[in-house]
Amino acid sequence: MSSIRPVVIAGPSGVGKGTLIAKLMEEFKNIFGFSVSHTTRDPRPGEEDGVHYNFTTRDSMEGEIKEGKFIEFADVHGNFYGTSKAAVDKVADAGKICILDIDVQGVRSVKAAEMIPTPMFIFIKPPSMDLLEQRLRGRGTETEEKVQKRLKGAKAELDYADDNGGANFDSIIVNDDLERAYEAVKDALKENIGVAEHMWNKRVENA
Ligand SMILES: Nc1ncnc2c1ncn2[C@@H]1O[C@H](COP(=O)(O)OP(=O)(O)OP(=O)(O)O)[C@@H](O)[C@H]1O
Ligand SMILES: Nc1nc2c(ncn2[C@@H]2O[C@H](COP(=O)(O)O)[C@@H](O)[C@H]2O)c(=O)[nH]1
Repeated sequence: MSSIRPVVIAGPSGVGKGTLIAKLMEEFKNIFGFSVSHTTRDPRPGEEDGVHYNFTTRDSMEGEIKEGKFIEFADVHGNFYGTSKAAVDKVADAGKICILDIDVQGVRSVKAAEMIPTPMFIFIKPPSMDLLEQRLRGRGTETEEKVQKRLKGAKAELDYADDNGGANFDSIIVNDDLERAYEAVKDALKENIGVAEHMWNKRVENA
């Protein structure tokens, strides 16, 4: 099992978390592994079961929650989302750094779960609410009702990031220019990446 700190990436819907994570996974294929969450929302075009999410039903997820299979779960914009223990173990067993893309309710639960090693918490902020709305609409995945729900949720997410002068997060990064924000994410993770690269090289040498 990997002893390198998992990475929790949070931020309002549409801010660009998935885009930044995809870049990390592409550049550091052997280093990072994505924790595939469960969700009760419908798949979007192009989303694959078991890759982007484990698509499930509320009944099934509630049953698995009762069985203690989840590290955290939350009702986010009217659907259930959750991180199973199995999803995190799968990445750790592959010797990779686990990346979780979760909302701030999930962040609170992960903090309360006192995971060992303690995750690194990164919050991605939009340059402005107007630009967040533009990105959310520009993605073209949500109905008007869902856009409104997600924008309303964004305020609570941003408030949590600002609480205690930002102390809930190891790093708060504004996703203005994508390449600049990506460099800032990599900089925040440079210690984790360095340790994981060293471990990966040792494994290759010993193979
Ligand atoms: N820096 C940026 N500048 C302009 N557009 C961006 C930037 N980063 C991401 N986007 C675009 O914004 C949209 C939302 O990005 P993305 O899907 O990665 O957000 P998200 O935070 O993962 O959302 P959700 O939480 O709903 O999954 C996408 O169309 C993406 O291409
Ligand atoms: N608490 C959790 N939140 C999660 C999880 N997986 C994703 N999310 C968050 O949900 C929203 C919406 O995602 P979308 O794919 O429907 O756009 C976003 O903020 C994600 O971070 C999870 O396992 N737990």
